[in-house]
Amino acid sequence: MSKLLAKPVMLITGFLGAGKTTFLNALIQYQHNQRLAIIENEFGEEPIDGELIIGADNDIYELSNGCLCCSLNQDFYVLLEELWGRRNEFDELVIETTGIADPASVASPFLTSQSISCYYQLKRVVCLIDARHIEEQLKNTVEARKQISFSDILLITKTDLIEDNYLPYLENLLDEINPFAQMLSGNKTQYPFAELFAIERHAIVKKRPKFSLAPVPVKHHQHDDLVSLSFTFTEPFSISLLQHQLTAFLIFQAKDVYRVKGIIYVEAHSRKIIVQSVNANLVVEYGEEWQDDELKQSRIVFIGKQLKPAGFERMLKLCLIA
Ligand SMILES: Nc1nc2c(ncn2[C@@H]2O[C@H](COP(=O)(O)OP(=O)(O)OP(=O)(O)O)[C@@H](O)[C@H]2O)c(=O)[nH]1
Repeated sequence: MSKLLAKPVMLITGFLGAGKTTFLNALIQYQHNQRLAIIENEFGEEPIDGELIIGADNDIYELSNGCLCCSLNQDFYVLLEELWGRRNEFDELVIETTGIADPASVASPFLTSQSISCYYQLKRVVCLIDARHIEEQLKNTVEARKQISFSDILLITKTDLIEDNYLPYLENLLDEINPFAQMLSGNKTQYPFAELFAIERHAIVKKRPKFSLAPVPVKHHQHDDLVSLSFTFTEPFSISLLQHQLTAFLIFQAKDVYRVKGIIYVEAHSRKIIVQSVNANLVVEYGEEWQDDELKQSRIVFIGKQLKPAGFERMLKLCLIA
């Protein structure tokens, strides 16, 4: 089949909390005349990110039964097949990987499987980089380095949180890890979309040394030391207690907790409350309105190293309104 008919694919990667979902929401606004099919992959069992995407016109498919890079499972292929059947309903496929995924493994089927690459063409792999936390993430994890090494575009984001003179230093640091990638920067109020869409993978791959053109093997690794704990509660939370507990908890245990995110049911509130943390910073925001026919419940996920569920459950229960 002609490549011209293949659906373009954009892969979005970046470490936990880098700003992938925020970027995706802005992308949906920017490409309002393009119909996107979105595959959301989440590490935790509780799908949360899909609900944080604003744009009911787009089709959002959640794969939350494991990180795609270690379990490129049947579901993914079935979904790709299903989407091909509905190819007239969308213009581009966007895949948001989990914050710990190795994008090389997720990209592998598009690059190495003759049948898949006939139907889908990987146009670009974009790695979101949290300007404020990336140095620490590079020191403490292997995932962040793998994501930067494989990507075609390194988009440094959250530039509103750093000093201007830190950006050139960061660009140098990233250039040493992946000298072939194109570097862009921005933040949630302004992403460089025009420049981003002008960059295509094949132009970058041409510049790379020959050996990197070899097929990328699928690596069956596990994120052994990383754990995702999910909790669901139907009782309402006291938001002030929860905020207090999470803040204290993050101050003392932030080293091992990479990410907290939750959609919280707070008594007497018509809207969902979204709590998020990246490193030790806790952010509490209003989400969408609860619908009349929707089950009001809270879902909260903690991702980190060697986390023990009992302590988390105890802490959360202290914040419920009985
Ligand atoms: N100040 C600032 N905050 C940002 C920016 N981009 C994202 N954030 C915040 O960073 C937090 C994490 O953003 P998300 O978009 O959820 O990050 P993510 O990469 O999708 O997170 P995971 O899916 O858990 O890996 C949220 O509180 C965002 O509001 C930015 O450019 N500037």
